[in-house]
Amino acid sequence: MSDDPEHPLVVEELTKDYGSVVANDTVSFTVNGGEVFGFLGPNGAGKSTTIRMLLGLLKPTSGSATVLGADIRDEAALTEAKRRIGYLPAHLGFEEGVTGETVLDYHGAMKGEGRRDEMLELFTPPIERPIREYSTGNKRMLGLVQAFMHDPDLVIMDEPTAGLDPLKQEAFNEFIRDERDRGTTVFFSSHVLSEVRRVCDRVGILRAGSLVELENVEALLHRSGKHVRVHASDAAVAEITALDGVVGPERFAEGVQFIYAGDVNALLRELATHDIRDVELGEPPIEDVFTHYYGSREEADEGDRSEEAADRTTRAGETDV
Ligand SMILES: Nc1ncnc2c1ncn2[C@@H]1O[C@H](COP(=O)(O)OP(=O)(O)OP(=O)(O)O)[C@@H](O)[C@H]1O
Repeated sequence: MSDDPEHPLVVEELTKDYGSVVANDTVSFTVNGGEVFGFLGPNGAGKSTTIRMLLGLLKPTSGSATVLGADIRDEAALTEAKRRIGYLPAHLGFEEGVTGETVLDYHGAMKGEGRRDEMLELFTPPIERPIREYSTGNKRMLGLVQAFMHDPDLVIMDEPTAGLDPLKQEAFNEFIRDERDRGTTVFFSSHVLSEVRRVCDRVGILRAGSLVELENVEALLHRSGKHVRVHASDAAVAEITALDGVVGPERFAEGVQFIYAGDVNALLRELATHDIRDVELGEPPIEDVFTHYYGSREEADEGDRSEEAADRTTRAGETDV
């Protein structure tokens, strides 16, 4: 397939099993040109597996994908396409003994470094120091500079803000919005919906290896109900929480809070029949939106345990693209 600027990333029924674990199960989606796409899922959902297949670091069991028109199973085409791709892996395997500057020189010589100074002003790793002295955040910033400095058309990042402090996270968000304005296509994974919400045009949600949702973030939040906090008597609380659409009520000293997934008019009518001391209506906490798609917290914890196992396996060569 030739390069189609309208669809820089096309994933078709991508499947990967590691023996007993099906890490990706017929995952399909398309990222449009100039779009910022968030790939969400809890630990162990299979996000890194998809990303590593897209970069040719893992072979799919079945299915395929194209990045900038290159079939990921075609090594030569993929190598050529990677010159115009930026990649930030989750596990930054920089060589410990060299300085950040050397890392950037090496990647610059291979792929270009037209935006190196601009990137170093925004993200500020101590490039004169050896990598072994870097904090996690410093490594992440060096990785961001490296991923963008050759001015790629498509950028693929695995948990790009992990380890960044809140100020740098905000700088990242602003930077990604500017990149979209410049026409760069950005695809990144995260398990933090609030972060993705601020910058992404669309999200795909992965759960246990399958894509369970693909839509725009506002629609996702809209469908996830409202967070309601009511100050009222015990008797009123009992009646209010019996309403259809009340999910996960939690008592506090003066009332109750819950997620309301029903018709807002029905809630307002019910509230009007009681002596309410105070009421707050707002967006649901991100975690609740997620729980809706991921199921119980126990299941999410299960994912964590699988991830620990995955971490013990070798991921050599990931930064070397
Ligand atoms: N090399 C491997 N061998 C066996 N199982 C693996 C391997 N790599 C990953 N897995 C398993 O595949 C599943 C998906 O893992 P993956 O790392 O892709 O998830 P993830 O969504 O990126 O998680 P996280 O957000 O924690 O990085 C997990 O159950 C994991 O344990």
